[in-house]
Amino acid sequence: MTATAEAELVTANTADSGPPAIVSDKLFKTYSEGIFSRKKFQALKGVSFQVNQGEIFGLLGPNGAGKTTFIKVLLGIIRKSGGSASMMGYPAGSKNCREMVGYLPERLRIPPHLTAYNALEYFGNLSNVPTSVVKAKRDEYLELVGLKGRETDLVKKFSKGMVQRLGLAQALLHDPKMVILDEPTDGLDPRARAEMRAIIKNLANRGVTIFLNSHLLQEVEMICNRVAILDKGNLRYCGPVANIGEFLGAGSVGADGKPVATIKSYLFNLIGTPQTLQSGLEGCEFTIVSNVEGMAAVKVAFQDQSDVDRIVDKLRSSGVSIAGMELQRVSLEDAFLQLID
Ligand SMILES: Nc1ncnc2c1ncn2[C@@H]1O[C@H](COP(=O)(O)OP(=O)(O)OP(=O)(O)O)[C@@H](O)[C@H]1O
Repeated sequence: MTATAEAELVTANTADSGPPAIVSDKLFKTYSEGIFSRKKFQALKGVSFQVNQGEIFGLLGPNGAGKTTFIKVLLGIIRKSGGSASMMGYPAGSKNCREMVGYLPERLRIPPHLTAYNALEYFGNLSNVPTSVVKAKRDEYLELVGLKGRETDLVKKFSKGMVQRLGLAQALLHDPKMVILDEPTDGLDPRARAEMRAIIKNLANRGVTIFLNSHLLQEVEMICNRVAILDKGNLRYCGPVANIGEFLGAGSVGADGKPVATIKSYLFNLIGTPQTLQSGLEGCEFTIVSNVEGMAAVKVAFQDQSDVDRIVDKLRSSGVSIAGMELQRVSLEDAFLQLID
């Protein structure tokens, strides 16, 4: 874990909102495979971070990073190999803990011949929620997920987005304090994704902690307060989305000891001929965004202020006019690509 990620664990606020929603402390998971389980694979390598109640928290990582493994350990579907994990103050996987948490798995299959009402009863029964409770809660949650008026329609008539929202309603039947959503917007069109985002925000406004596992970085950037980035079982970052640029700029060292490069950039609006521009930008790491009739928009990477001064001097001495320059915020996607191997 990086120094910043560690600091995050210590400083996370837990004082006024009860126990943290999730605490993962040096969590390890080793899978055993092959004859006599001799082949070992470490999917989680001492992952430590904390999620506070009331947050919309995103878990990110490339394929094989260990995200699903992490969620399975939390839910008690598989056993950890070391360290500890808890949710809402209870050991991960315990009965108390499961009662506090709702789960929407990736691509939940809902029998198509059921109505929305029947589907909620079906899933309620599977997770020991009494039918009387399902009946008392179903209208409230169908309304929350935008399915009011579709209660007795067959699931086979639902769009993918509606099925996903019904899946979310089933995760809420027992009034959980936190929901774990595994790729909730995967495969949905932009409109359905926006609807799902609005529902998630609404749920968070009602005080439900949201733990979101998603590949869609822009989605995560739009709704999450904080994120954790996993890569090959290591935590590479934990903190606010907005601070990730600062983190990268601080000359941070990744979990493997490798320095994490700075990726700050300025967007320059430059006036010049192809020759002056070429000479002015020589030696810089840059991307031409547009170049129309002598006016070029160019994104130029820099490490520190002395770099910026040097770039400006070089442009000016090459005869290029600087019509404007704007500091670019590091997108979560840029940061993500820098942080993973
Ligand atoms: N039952 C298992 N036995 C052995 N190895 C496993 C098992 N389950 C997962 N793994 C391995 O553990 C690593 C982490 O897998 P995991 O499914 O947790 O990653 P992920 O971040 O959820 O990936 P994705 O985004 O592709 O779903 C992968 O290399 C995977 O092959």
